[in-house]
Amino acid sequence: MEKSRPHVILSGAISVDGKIATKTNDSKLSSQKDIQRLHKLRSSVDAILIGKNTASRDNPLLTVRHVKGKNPIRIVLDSKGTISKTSKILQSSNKVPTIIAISKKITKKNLEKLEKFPVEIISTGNDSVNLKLLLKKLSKKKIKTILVEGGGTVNWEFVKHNLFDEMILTISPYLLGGEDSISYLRGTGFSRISHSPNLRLKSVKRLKNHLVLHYVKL
Ligand SMILES: NC(=O)C1=CN([C@@H]2O[C@H](COP(=O)(O)OP(=O)(O)OC[C@H]3O[C@@H](n4cnc5c(N)ncnc54)[C@H](OP(=O)(O)O)[C@@H]3O)[C@@H](O)[C@H]2O)C=CC1
Ligand SMILES: Nc1nc(O)c(N)c(N[C@@H]2O[C@H](COP(=O)(O)O)[C@@H](O)[C@H]2O)n1
Repeated sequence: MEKSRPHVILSGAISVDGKIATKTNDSKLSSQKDIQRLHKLRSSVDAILIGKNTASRDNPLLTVRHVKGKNPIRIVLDSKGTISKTSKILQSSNKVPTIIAISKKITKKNLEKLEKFPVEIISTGNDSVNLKLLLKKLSKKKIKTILVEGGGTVNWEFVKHNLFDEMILTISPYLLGGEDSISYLRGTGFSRISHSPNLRLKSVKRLKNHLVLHYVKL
């Protein structure tokens, strides 16, 4: 029987105080060794998923470059289709398979912009992208594993809706502080510790001063 959703792995790098970026959007926390580990992980999954703020602030490529391996499909959650036409993701969409997940909120102009690129457009939800429905549709497309690479809003939605199976988190040796820096999980947060998913620590890998924690959700 087909699984109703793909296997979801949350991935990211945090400072020791749990931040994924400074208020001025400095987010490069991983070391070179850790980036190599990430690229190996990328090459083992079917798709990578990010939110539209990460797409605009980081302007990432989301490819496998630091090790040999295949590029996964790239998925951007972008309800209103605001991703820039000059973004690396759209500009490289003729080389790397790309899905833009939109909702009914998209404007005609933005839809027409997206349709000029060789991307697949999947629409779910009235306001934000409906994650459960999107995952179901991705499952039907034989996408079996997804690496969620942030940012904080997207990470929270996957945790809140219990839509993940594993988490691989690098703790990098920095202290960023500040109310306006970006936390690994944004959103409203849980009101009680008992509402948190239970995690089993599967492994800890030390990369000099960086720690890679691998958790499995119980
Ligand atoms: N250190 C690290 O490992 C990483 C750091 N980062 C950093 O994170 C920051 C960005 O995080 P953040 O601002 O929280 O934004 P996100 O990248 O999480 O994007 C959030 C946006 O995605 C869109 N979206 C559409 N549907 C959904 C849905 N169902 N659930 C959640 N989001 C949805 C929404 O915009 P709309 O309504 O318009 O569709 C939403 O505002 C950047 O500074 C980046 O550098 C990012 C990744 C990794
Ligand atoms: N694991 C991890 N460590 C960091 O320090 C990071 N900043 C990120 N960011 C994620 O990787 C994307 C950049 O990918 P490319 O190098 O452009 O391929 C970025 O957008 C985040 O999703 N991850």
